Amino acid sequence: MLLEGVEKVFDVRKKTGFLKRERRRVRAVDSLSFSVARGEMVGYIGPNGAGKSTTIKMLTGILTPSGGRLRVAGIDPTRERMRLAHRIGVVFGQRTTLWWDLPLLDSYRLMHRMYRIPDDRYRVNLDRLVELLDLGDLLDTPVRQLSLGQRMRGDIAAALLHDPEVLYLDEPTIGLDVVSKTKVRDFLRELNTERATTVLLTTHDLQDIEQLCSRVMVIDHGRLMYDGPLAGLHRAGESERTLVVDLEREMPPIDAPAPARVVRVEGPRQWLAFPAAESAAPLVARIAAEYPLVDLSVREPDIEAVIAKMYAERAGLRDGTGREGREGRAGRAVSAEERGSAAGDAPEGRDEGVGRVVS
Ligand SMILES: Nc1ncnc2c1ncn2[C@@H]1O[C@H](COP(=O)(O)OP(=O)(O)OP(=O)(O)O)[C@@H](O)[C@H]1O
Repeated sequence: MLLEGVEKVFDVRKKTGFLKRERRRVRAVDSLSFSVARGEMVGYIGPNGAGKSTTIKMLTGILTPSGGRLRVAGIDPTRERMRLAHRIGVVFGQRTTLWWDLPLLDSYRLMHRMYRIPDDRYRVNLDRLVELLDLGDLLDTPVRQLSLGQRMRGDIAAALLHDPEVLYLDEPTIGLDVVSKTKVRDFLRELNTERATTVLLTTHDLQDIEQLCSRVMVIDHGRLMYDGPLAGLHRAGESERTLVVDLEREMPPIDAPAPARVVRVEGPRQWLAFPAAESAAPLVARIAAEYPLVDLSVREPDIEAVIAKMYAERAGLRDGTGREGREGRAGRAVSAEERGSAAGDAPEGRDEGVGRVVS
């Protein structure tokens, strides 16, 4: 998958008076360049309205870019949308591609025909997907009677029946309970290992990224803001996770080793913030050894908070408040000219938890 300086501009007409219309140009995607290698599983995240769906729609051929160059599996999505459809799979968490009133198996039969999947291939794929996604007991159930988690697993199987090389997943775990989320994540890991399917994953759940993706790209205002490992993003945004600790009884704030610190106390429950890029294990071990611990859980920072902190950090740099620069902590800052060029190279030092903050 390769994008070079891709742009998408929408012309929007807005009613501003009784007969007045104002024309406005929305730059949904702006000089976007990146590449994803075969078999990579990459998180694609950003706040609402950042340009994620527009990117995915261009990558599937639904939308035509206003500028730049785009290739998926060597195919230009705009020119050869139908050919591309046989090489990609798409899952939208909030919409289904299945036939609402038909049993699940009937949807698969229809896809068998629509994609002209050879019979033997269809049977092998269906058996394997039914096994991995635990769909055996659901095949005769009409889609409208499935729970959200079951429907999502059904949709994922539908997207993979024709053996696509590339899979786009848009919020695949949204609204799912913990057990369903685990099933979906386990399956995606298995798929990636077994078939080397390239996965571009859009999500608001940082745990999806943490558990599945060695690389994450952050987009905002249509521009690539960060490309690298999740740990590097946490460092760039100085983001923090929260350890929620239940003690046997009400106690004074836990004496935690800096930079971890207690941020809230309510009866026997205490909340400790600690750097998201660090493991919780030493902190947990220390609390377990020194305090009467009953229960604990770790809460991830949300994406908006991580990105907001990254901006605050940048603003600090620009207004000369003298805080330590991004470059020192999060890797290489990349110039605007560089962003406009193909980002085909892997970000330097990705494996060491160092990413690329794009300026
Ligand atoms: N068809 C359209 N016509 C006009 N503007 C659009 C259209 N589609 C998207 N936009 C605008 O382009 C920008 C990017 O939207 P996009 O849907 O790609 O964001 P997103 O990152 O997917 O957001 P979300 O997380 O809310 O789905 C937004 O300002 C949006 O209002």
